Amino acid sequence: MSYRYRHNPNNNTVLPMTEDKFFIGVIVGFLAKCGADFIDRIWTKMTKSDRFCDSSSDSSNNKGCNWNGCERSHSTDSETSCSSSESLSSNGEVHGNDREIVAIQGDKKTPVGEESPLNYDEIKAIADFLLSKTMYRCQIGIICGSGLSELGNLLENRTTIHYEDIPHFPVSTVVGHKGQMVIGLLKNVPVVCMQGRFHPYEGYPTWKCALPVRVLHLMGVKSLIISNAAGSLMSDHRVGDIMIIKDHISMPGLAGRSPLVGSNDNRFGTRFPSMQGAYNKKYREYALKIGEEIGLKDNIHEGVYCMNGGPVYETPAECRMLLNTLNINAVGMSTVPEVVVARHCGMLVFAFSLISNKCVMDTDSENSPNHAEVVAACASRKSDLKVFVERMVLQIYNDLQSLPLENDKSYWKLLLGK
Ligand SMILES: O=P(O)(O)O[C@@H]1C[C@H](O)[C@@H](CO)O1
Ligand code: HPA
Repeated sequence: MSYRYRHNPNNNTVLPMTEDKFFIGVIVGFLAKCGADFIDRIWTKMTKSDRFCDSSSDSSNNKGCNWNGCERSHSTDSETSCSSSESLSSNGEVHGNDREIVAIQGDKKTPVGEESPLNYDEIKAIADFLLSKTMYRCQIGIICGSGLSELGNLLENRTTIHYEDIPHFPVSTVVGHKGQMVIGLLKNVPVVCMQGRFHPYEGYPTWKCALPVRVLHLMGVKSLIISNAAGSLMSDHRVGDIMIIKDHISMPGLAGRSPLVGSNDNRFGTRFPSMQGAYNKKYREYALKIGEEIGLKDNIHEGVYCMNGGPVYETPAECRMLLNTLNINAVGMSTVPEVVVARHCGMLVFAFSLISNKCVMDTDSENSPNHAEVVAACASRKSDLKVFVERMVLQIYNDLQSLPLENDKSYWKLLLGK
């Protein structure tokens, strides 16, 4: 008689088994596994609509909330479903964040593309989680690009939340981007400050680059200040200048990579938002005036920003095209997805570029842009930027206090200037 061996997990021993018993065991095991998979499938289907995080559950400490929510459509011959590589820690919080979309055919799961955007309830739950960490209710949000990240350290009575501790949040991977959210007082005004942003070239879809903006919106932020570092195409602009963004050209957006691609939730905004007046005119006027008042008259001007998907800096030929054909004034690798999402949900936007380098127009030039130069240029301007942003915050805050209640029609008139 031949024997197989079976592991006994109770006492960690190995027991001999006759061959026929072994095969019966294998068949029973196989059938049990099929049955479990079947029940699991049925259960998943039945509970699909419940898999969104219920923000009314105890989202303040993020317990009792299923972060594994996802919304998927079903195609005819294969099923698209949501799987999660998130891990649940012992206190019920989820760390890690990538959710893939997989096609299921039989037992085979094949990744078919990018994860889908988080839905309203999931983002609301993130906002509630963050609100539970602070007593401040901020109407002003600041996204610190390269050069502005020190600003967060100046907030008084601040709470710092690292991105990796925020469910579903991406993490910053770029030098000069700290990767934390700071909430506190800037000149006695409650502000929430993103010390570090996300860029498409880090591998994030544009909706994810702009995810923080929707979170800020659901935290109650009404006005957003956004900064970035950018290369200037203008011969009369200098490194260290501030360019107030008055309009943009989005290379990723024109190529179909808008952060709003996907199903639209009207609670955020309309399906086809206009970007007319995206960069608030009043805020731009304030900025020019404040620039003058703090002695930056010759270093501050308005211009059009172009978003390059990066991470490759533009070639001299591309720089010439951006300037001569598209009339761009400065080029960078961020900001636009944030602006688009902010405007979609009705936030007021003020954005500016710190000119960190001059774009190289000559194909045979010895010069070439590099990130070290960008970081150094930003660092050299940080004290001016601090004063500039503090003044903008005070001005914007005053304006917000004079706005009537949100449900008043004149609020929207004031907001849109119409
Ligand atoms: O996050 P921002 O736009 O300030 O960063 C700029 C653009 C690239 O990320 C990087 C290039 O040096 O700096
Ligand atoms: N090009 C694109 N992005 C940038 C640049 C640039 O010259 N400088 C800083 N970010």
